[in-house]
Amino acid sequence: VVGGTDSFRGEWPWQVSLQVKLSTQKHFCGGSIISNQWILTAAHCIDNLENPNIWRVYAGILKLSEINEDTPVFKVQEIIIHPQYVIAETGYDIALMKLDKPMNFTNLQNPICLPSKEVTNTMYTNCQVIGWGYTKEQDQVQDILQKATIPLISNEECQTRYQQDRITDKMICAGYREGGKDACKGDSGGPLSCKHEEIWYVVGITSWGEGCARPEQPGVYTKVAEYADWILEKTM
Ligand SMILES: COC(=O)Nc1ccc(-c2nc(CNC(=O)CCc3cc(Cl)ccc3N3C=NNN3)[nH]c2Cl)cc1
Repeated sequence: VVGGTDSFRGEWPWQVSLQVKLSTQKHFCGGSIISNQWILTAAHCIDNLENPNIWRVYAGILKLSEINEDTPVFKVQEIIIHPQYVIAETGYDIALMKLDKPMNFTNLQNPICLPSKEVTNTMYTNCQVIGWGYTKEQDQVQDILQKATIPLISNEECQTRYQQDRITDKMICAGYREGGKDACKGDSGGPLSCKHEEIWYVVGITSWGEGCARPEQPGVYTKVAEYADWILEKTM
């Protein structure tokens, strides 16, 4: 996250670090707890990494340095990628991971609500992008989970910023015209969390953008409300 600040422990209990264990293990993407056995993330996180056995899910952590051999970890039983996904820029950048066992909810790990299709985006006035990603385009993943408040922008404005791409109704954009705050490398798959009437909703999944926090280059997120039926169909 560019232009963000440190989160405090338990502030974002639905945020998870999705890690891949090959010869070494490292943070790959963010994700959101949406039930005791399902994680919501971006399909591009799984590109060429469809084998569930290489994934490790860490919940209830604030610092990546907390992770060691003794840290509780979840394995992944199943990965479901949206059938129409090709690349992030053309949409359907959404995937589900089923944990090998249901997690116990605690103050440090519990789910975020799925948005209803009814509540339109204009009602969200407090949206935060969250993640352990870079704080500038040439950087490294951060130890402490970062957060930044980012305003939603209309798809019409977003389309004017991305003439080479089609900003669809299943995408939602957020950013400042002057830039300065945005998601960045390592944040993808994580939630754009918006608070509405005291309840947090996963309104977006961090997906793509042209660079990080550049002026007039907003972040583009998967619009979760458009996939509510698909999520329920796959997870119920
Ligand atoms: C030691 O462990 C490690 O180093 N781990 C580690 C893990 C992952 C990555 C990594 N992840 C990605 C996937 N894309 C994103 O995360 C954000 C995309 C994005 C979304 C929005 Cl909304 C706005 C802007 C951008 N945007 C554009 N340009 N840059 N960002 N790329 C790379 Cl590289 C790098 C290192």
